[in-house]
Amino acid sequence: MRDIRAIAVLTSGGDSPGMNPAIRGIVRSALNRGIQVYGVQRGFAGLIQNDLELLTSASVSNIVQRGGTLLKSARSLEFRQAEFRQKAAEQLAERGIEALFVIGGDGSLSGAHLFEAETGIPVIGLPGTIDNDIFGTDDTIGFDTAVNTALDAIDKIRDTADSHERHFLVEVMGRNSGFLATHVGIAAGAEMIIVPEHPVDIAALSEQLALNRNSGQGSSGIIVVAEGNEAGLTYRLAEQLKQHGQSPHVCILGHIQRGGIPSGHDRVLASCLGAVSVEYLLAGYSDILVGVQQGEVTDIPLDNLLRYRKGLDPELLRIALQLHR
Ligand SMILES: Nc1ncnc2c1ncn2[C@@H]1O[C@H](COP(=O)(O)OP(=O)(O)OP(=O)(O)O)[C@@H](O)[C@H]1O
Ligand SMILES: O=P(O)(O)OC[C@H]1O[C@](O)(CO)[C@@H](O)[C@@H]1O
Ligand SMILES: [Mg+2]
Repeated sequence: MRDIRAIAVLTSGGDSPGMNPAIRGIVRSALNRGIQVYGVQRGFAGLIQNDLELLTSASVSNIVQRGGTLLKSARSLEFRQAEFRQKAAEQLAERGIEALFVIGGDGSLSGAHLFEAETGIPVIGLPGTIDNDIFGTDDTIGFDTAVNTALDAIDKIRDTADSHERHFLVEVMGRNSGFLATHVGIAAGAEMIIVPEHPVDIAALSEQLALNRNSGQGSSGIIVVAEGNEAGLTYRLAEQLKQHGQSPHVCILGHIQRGGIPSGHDRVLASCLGAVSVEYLLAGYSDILVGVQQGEVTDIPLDNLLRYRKGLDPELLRIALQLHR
């Protein structure tokens, strides 16, 4: 067993519902073992600015049900530079902090890996992102809530789409991966799902919409579009469809997908990963992501994130395609 007296925890990248129960899981699991816990404000930015404070059990009371993150989150350009990572490490050492817990997405966890590689300070990562795009874990904290938030909105859009016999392009988040779009699309019964992993054939899409209108299945429809890496992609798609005689409406769900009360699933996931991640550290592990594979909590080397990209499940896409009509 490793002897650890103090750790620090931060949240980084886009916030995700469930980051709070994850913080709580780490804090309570560590305090119960006599380990001090420092909370870092605003992710890596606060780490560089030395903006840390000791957390108590009471600091994490009444947060298990709250969206967002108690510790605030940020994207830090400075942390991409080795000199600032070194500065952050020296500040941690001055406080006697012996390990860093990072709750964030693929970018944050890549940064965490570099931090340990360069400074020798042990790092444990937890998957906190609505995107579910982290290689090595089937699930991420916040994904389930985001899927349900998007569904809540789409179910409402469908009412008006149906009343006015319209097609809607509904843009969901997910950066350049289509996990959120695929899950939302299947659960919303979308007529089509457009993901960055597969190029869109505008002519075929337009034909499909026309077919929908004439098939007697109803003249409305929902097409779920993953935002991709380009701003305004969905509006451009709508313009292209107009040139093919279609007139879809666009609805961008945006940041409502990142907010809100974490689902029961995300609270359990976050609490378990938070608690167990401390046990991994004490057992001698570091430079790992504590994630989930086939329903089991497991550890994955963080350097995998730099080498591999998580792919969409082709089986899920195949099923989604079958259910379009
Ligand atoms: N290659 C890297 N080297 C060092 N730091 C990095 C690297 N990639 C990302 N980071 C740090 O992590 C922060 C968050 O990364 P990013 O913006 O990719 O979000 P994320 O953690 O993937 O979360 P999400 O995609 O859910 O919003 C960056 O602002 C930067 O400080
Ligand atoms: O709020 P920001 O910083 O614009 O980030 C938006 C991005 O963050 C994510 O929501 C993930 O947190 C992506 O899906 C999205 O592209
Ligand atoms: Mg990311």
